[in-house]
Amino acid sequence: MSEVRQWEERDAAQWIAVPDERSDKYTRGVLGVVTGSDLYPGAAVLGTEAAARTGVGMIRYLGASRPAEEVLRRRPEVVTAPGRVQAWLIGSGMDASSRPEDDAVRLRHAIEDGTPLVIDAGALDLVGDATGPVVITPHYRELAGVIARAGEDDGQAPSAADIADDPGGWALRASHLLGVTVLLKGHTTHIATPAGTHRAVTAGPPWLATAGSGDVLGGVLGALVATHEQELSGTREETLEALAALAATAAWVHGRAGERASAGGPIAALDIAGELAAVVRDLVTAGAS
Ligand SMILES: NC(=O)C1=CN([C@@H]2O[C@H](COP(=O)(O)OP(=O)(O)OC[C@H]3O[C@@H](n4cnc5c(N)ncnc54)[C@H](O)[C@@H]3O)[C@@H](O)[C@H]2O)[C@@H](O)CC1
Ligand SMILES: Nc1ncnc2c1ncn2[C@@H]1O[C@H](COP(=O)(O)OP(=O)(O)O)[C@@H](O)[C@H]1O
Repeated sequence: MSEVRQWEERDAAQWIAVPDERSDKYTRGVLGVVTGSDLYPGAAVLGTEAAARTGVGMIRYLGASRPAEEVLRRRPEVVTAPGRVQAWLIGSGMDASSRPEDDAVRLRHAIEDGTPLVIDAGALDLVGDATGPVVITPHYRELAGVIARAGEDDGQAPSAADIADDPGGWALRASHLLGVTVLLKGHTTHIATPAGTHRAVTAGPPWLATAGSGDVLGGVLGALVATHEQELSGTREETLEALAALAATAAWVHGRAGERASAGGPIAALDIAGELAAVVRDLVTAGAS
């Protein structure tokens, strides 16, 4: 049984990259994003908004044209021209069972370029094809699907209910099975690595259980991964460990932003994104003192 490390504010404060006088948008890090679809254009807006509010040098949105229009309407800072990126966020607001050929090509480009990947929702079926280091961000139903596709050792894939009964254990098993870092969402979010490390984050209120909340989390994590190129350039094990620290930090930041957005009442997902910059600012201030 591996030991669970509770991820707290002081831990998260170590994983925020603060720009200095020599920084430019490229040295800070560029996040490539392939999310959203005609069916779910809003997920692309939520993820890019969250990444921009978390802090990143540039966002390249390289998904389909309908969500691209919505993203640009909301965030004209986003660039839709292709180019180099330091990390990818893929899959939020996509449906693997009805994937258009254009999206298949876009996703293949992302998973084959060797840079770190955050894989969410409708790209989780591609986890085995990724060439770079990966962190996946499933909820319970999605993790059940991922494990079933990967083929559990004894052929007995868990149901979502099984995973809900032992989320930490299943995050660890899935991480070992797939060779990727796993962030399993829930009231407590569990982050596991193939080496058997286990972090847990309990930071946000149950009001976070609202449509689009996970799409915001994807954007936070994408921004954090894109801005830590150096920390993600070690051995495979070191890189998956750094991805786990970044994933735990994303869950903590998302939870705290949810707490602020809620103030005891209901939350709309875009409101979580609206609180992110203040949460990051407070973390940076706390880390500096
Ligand atoms: N604004 C947006 O664009 C949003 C996009 N989203 C995207 O939507 C896609 C699907 O995500 P899901 O997590 O919903 O997919 P899942 O495939 O995990 O969930 C669908 C399951 O929920 C069940 N279900 C549907 N409606 C239900 C109801 N009223 N009561 C009980 N069970 C019900 C279905 O039978 C199915 O088993 C993802 O790509 C995700 O990123 C979501 O994040 C929501 C917000
Ligand atoms: N009961 C809860 N308490 C606190 N946080 C929750 C709770 N339920 C869900 N969350 C958080 O809300 C988000 C929901 O993500 P997800 O299920 O992917 O939703 P969506 O697909 O609609 O964006 C996750 O970050 C998860 O950790």
